[in-house]
This record gives sequence, C-alpha cells and structure tokens, in this order.
Amino acid sequence: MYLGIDVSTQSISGVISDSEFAIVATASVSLATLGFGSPFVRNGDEVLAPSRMFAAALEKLLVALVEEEGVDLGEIEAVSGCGQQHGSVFWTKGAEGLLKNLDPNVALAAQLADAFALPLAPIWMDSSSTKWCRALEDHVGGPGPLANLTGSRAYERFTGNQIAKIVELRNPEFSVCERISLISSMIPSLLAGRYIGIDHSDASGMNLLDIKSKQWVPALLAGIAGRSTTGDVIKLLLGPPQVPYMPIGTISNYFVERFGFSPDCKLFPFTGDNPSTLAGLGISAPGDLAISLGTSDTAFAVVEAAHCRPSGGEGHVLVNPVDPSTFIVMLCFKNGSLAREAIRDKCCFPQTWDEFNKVLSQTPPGNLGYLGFFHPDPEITPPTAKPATHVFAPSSKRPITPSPHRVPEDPAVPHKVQVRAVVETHCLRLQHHARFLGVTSINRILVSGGASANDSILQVLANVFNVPVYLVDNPAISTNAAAYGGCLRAAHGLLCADKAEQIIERDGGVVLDEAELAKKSYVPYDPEIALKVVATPQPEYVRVYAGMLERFGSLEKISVELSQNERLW
Ligand SMILES: Nc1ncnc2c1ncn2[C@@H]1O[C@H](COP(=O)(O)OP(=O)(O)O)[C@@H](O)[C@H]1O
Ligand SMILES: O=C(CO)[C@@H](O)[C@H](O)COP(=O)(O)O
Repeated sequence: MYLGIDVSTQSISGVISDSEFAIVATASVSLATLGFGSPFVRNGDEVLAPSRMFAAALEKLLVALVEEEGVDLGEIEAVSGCGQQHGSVFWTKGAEGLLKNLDPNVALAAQLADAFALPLAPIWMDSSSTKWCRALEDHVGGPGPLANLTGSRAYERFTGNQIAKIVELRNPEFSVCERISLISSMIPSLLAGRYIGIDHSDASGMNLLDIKSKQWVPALLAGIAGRSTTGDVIKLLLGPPQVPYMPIGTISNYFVERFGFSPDCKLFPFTGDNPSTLAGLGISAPGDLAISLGTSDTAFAVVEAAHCRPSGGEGHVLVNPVDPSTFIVMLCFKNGSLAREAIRDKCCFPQTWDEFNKVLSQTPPGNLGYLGFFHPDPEITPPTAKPATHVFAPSSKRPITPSPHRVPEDPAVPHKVQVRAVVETHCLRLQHHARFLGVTSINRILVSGGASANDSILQVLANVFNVPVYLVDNPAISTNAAAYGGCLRAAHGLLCADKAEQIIERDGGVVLDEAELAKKSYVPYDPEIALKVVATPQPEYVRVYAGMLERFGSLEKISVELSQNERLW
C-alpha cells in the first residue's frame, strides 16, 4: 500500500491506496482542532503559521488512520505527499539532533517545543515582502530576467523574498537557524528523522531555483543574503534541491515504534500541493486545465518545455515533479474559498452552501449587469496592496460601494446580487488570466479542492470557459486529489528506484540520466476510467459570459487602481 499526505492551508489529509491505486482508507484533520488556534495568524500584511502545528497535524492524522480507520501502517511500502506551497520552516540549532533522537513514547509536537528559530513562520498568504521582491528583481536586472531564470517574477509569498525579509528584520532568530525547510520538506524530515531537501517542483516557488538546471542560483542566494550573511550560508541552510522521484531513505524508528510502520517503508520527497494535485488528477494531456478551488483558487496545466515562456508577466512556471521533460504553468488567486465564505456568511441564512446555491439561483447568469470584486485579503493575481471590495452596477465604471475595505451594506446591492457576483467574478478571472499562461487551447477542466463539491459553481465555470468540467468519480479521490497524488508519486518513485537498480546491475556504473528514467517510469494514472462530467456548457449562458469578458477586464483594472490608491475615496 502507498500513503499520500497533504498538509494544506486548513487541514491535513491522508490517503492510503493499494498497489492498483484503489482507495483503502482516507482521513482528514482540521488544523484548527490541534490546539494552536486558527491555522494561520494575520498581522497586517504578514500571514504566519506555527511550525509545530504541522508536526501535531502529522501525528493526529496517523492516529486517525490507525484508530478510526483501522489501518495497519505496517503494510505501507512507500510514503510521499505535499504541502501548501511557499510556507517556510526555520529550524533552530540542534533541531536535527532532536529529530534523530525522538522518543517513541512522547508525542511528536511536544518534543519539538524548542526546535524552531521562528515559532511562527510565513505561509503563502503573506504579502509583506514587497520591498525585498523589488530588491531581488533589481539585483538580476528586473522582473523579466528573474522570471526567465526561476519561472516567476518576484512574488511576495515566494520563499526567497520571505527569507530576505527575515535576514534583515529578524537577524537574531536567523543567526541561530540551522536549516530552512518548506512545509513540504518539513514533513518528510519528520518522517525520516533528519533533514530532507526541498524538491525541484516546490523549490520553483521560491524565486531561487534555476528551473532548467534545477540548481540554486548563486546570484539569487547572494541577492537575498543582504549585508548580514552570504549566499553560501543560505545555500547550506537550504541544502541541495531534491530530485522529486528518487528515494530519500526509510522511515525513522520513531514512526516504526509509535505507529507500527515497517522499518523498510520507503520515503519519497514531498512536493507542493498544486503539483501533487496535478499528479493526482493525472494531468498530462495538452488541452487539460486543472482548477483547484481550495483556500486559494489555482489553475494549472502541463506545457512542453519548448512552450514554456516565462516573461516577467503573470503566473508561474514550475518544474513538473512527475515528468521533468515538461513544466507546469500556474495561476494563483488568494481570495478563493475564504472570500466566498465571507459572502455566504453575510448574505445567506442559514449560512450553508445549500442556501448559498439557492440564493445564487435567484439571479440570472450575467447578474443583470452587476460585477463585484471581493478581496478580504490583498490579491495575488492581479496584485493589490490592500483588501478591497468593489461592486459595479450595470454599465457603470464607478463602484457603488462607499468603502473599499468592507463588503457593501448598501441596499442598492441586494444579497443575491453579491452571491452571484462573487461566483461569476471568480470564474471570469480564471478565464481572463488563463490566456496569459500560454496554454493554447483548453478542451476540458478537471476540478479539485473544497469548492469542487459545489455543482452550481462548477456550472458557472463550464459556461464561462465553454468547456465541460470533470471531477474524479470517487469522492475519496476528488476531495483528496493532492494527497492521492502522493500515493501515485510514491509508486512512481519506487519504479524509478527499481529501474535505476536494474540499470546499475545490468550495465555496471552507468551514469544515469534521472530525468529520462523518470519519464520512462511515469505511467500516468488513466483518468478517463474514473472521471465524470459534472457540468457542460449551456450555449445561451456561454454567450452571456463571452459578452462580459471585455468589461470584466476593464473593471478589474479599475478595481486594482482603486485599491492601490485610497485617496480616490
Ligand atoms: N459545497 C461547497 N461549496 C463551496 N465551497 C466549499 C464547499 N465545501 C467546502 N468548501 C470550501 O472549501 C474550503 C476548503 O477547501 P480545501 O481544498 O479543503 O482547502 P485547503 O486545501 O486549502 O486546506 C473551505 O474554505 C470551504 O469554504
Ligand atoms: O500559493 C499557492 C500556490 O502558489 C497556494 O495555492 C498554496 O499552495 C495553498 O494552497 P491551498 O491550501 O489553497 O490548496
């Protein structure tokens, strides 16, 4: 059996599959139930999470699999998984010693009370590093050169810029740091009982990795080091980037003794949650667009290397963790589920998704000409510096709302209009910005994430994109696509390791082309077998949305300008 684990923004999930990838068990634990309060803390533009919470989450997940699902973890042959992207973990001096000597009789998080130089570390929602973003871009000649090298212009949540900020503002804490992990490399480090490197794919979300050579870029490491440290020190703190599909060792004694894992259970690098979802949904075909409607809304697709054209504009190019001969292109919107929830809780009674859908059905597609932008958090795509809410009446280019910061209370914007506006805007922005990904034609959309359970939202998505929307026809997978990707990647890694061994035995010390090996060993899970269509385009409404796209683009620009410049109010 394989175990896939996903540590995302609001929960940790585990999926166990058999060797044919059929689901054996699943479990999920809300991060809000672990005794750390909310899974993240907002402090102005900073958004931070307690690193120790992720250790507590791993423990609670394994307890749930054993005690509630009755799984014998001794049957797990290999483990892989993923984490919310970009979030960092700053281990303090001596922390690896703690990992190596964990006492199986004591809970994991309790033993890591002194393990972190920064008990609270930035996660992907943090937008506080703008100054360091501009400095890094300047350091290499601007956003274009940085994007051509790393796949993205400088983004606030990208870990390199967050490290630069910590080097400058938190130097006493930084100076006692012995290792920097991403959340995705922290979890396998816990499982292995030693530090595990950051995989190529999640490393592409740091503004530090050359996505073609898959090495840290010395000039960028020096750029984030500032005056108080050096690029070489940061390189040591990050450790070498990790090949995503090669084994990293076996599980540590702590997990063998405490949870009954086999000492032979193999570990493979964890990756980012979006790349892992790509693996879980089996996205490899041209024309497939994955849309994840989790805390963030993201859209991503696979592109051939030849078509990968980072330009310093929108979106990201990431290394593909299952096929290194291709890349992933991705867009991320920060105001996804939490913005929809805010409108639901304000406009719907009872505050349920069923009621939300009922209210949505009270207005026609096109919302009688109303369009609304709801950003309780500063947005990533397109970037805004402040939270803002703007609702535009039909034909108007000036928002109705009197305050840029609050969801409008104005009776001129009925609740049902706001409900439709948040859904339509979220779908229109995906369509509008997907054009910049370089994905030439989209034939179908595969959805995942919490809101993919909502057929009414998916119907709007199908009408806006004018393509059918598919869901994996198994709720255990569709609600856990990122964790399921961990099972598939663990199997892929085992195959790569076996092939590597055969080649060495057959040919003696041949130099392995690991990328070629990965491609040959990658048998994408065949999604055709298990996919179901959940929404098909309705021609009369497709026309309505096609007619709204241009206005959407110009109103989005106005909304961004207004939110940058409060004086207008
Ligand atoms: N039926 C639904 N309709 C719309 N949104 C939903 C529905 N069910 C869950 N959600 C949203 O899904 C979000 C959680 O999604 P999930 O993918 O689990 O998040 P993450 O992976 O970021 O932790 C919640 O914030 C919730 O608002
Ligand atoms: O920042 C990004 C991607 O670049 C986010 O998509 C995070 O990876 C969080 O994912 P979810 O918890 O919303 O799935």
